[in-house]
Amino acid sequence: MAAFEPAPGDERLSTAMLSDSLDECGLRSQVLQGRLAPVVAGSRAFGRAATARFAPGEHDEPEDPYGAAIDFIAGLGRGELVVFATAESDASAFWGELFSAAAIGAGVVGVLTDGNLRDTERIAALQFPAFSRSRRPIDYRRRMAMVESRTTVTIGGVRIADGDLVMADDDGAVVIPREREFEVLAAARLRASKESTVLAELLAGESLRAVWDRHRIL
Ligand SMILES: O=C([O-])CC(=O)C(=O)O
Ligand SMILES: [Mg+2]
Repeated sequence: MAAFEPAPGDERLSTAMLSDSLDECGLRSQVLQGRLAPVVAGSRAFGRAATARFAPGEHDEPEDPYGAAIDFIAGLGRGELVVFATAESDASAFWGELFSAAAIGAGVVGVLTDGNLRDTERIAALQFPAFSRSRRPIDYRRRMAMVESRTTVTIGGVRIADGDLVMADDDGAVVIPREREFEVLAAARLRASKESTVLAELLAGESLRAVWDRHRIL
């Protein structure tokens, strides 16, 4: 799968702009329910989902207890965003400092999970964008197991296929289905440029009514 290369100017895109653009394209249920919070306020990640799913599992391979995760991380590529679906499990953490370091080394842009992170102070120090439902310092070994990877998962009520574009920021997370990304990205880039104009006009003192009537964008 081709690595996702953000275009110049894509740093202006936000989850809110993508959500509006998805709405315009008739995709009205692509925003995750519940806000997955960033470890560091102001974090933002935009990349192709690399998905995996965890489920309860006490089985252990003493020789290679983290084998599935190690293999999954070994397969990660530049521009990918790790998505761990856990059915909102509180049984353990699923990602920490060392997985983050390996992901950074592979050019991964962030991690998003409906479970827990740990080592969060260290993840912050690495400046690795990480978003989760919660935090808990407990290891997943003999509690949870990676049961599937590179498949379609569901987080926050939204299906995420491996390779879909995902963005997370302070507001939450949105998913752009791969087969519609050309259209949604075009709409989002147009919206970002119009919003810049609207912002400048409002800051210059024009009335919201006049600016709305002219651009019909908010
Ligand atoms: O939660 C885990 O087992 C992973 C972990 O601690 C790390 O990546 O440093
Ligand atoms: Mg750790």
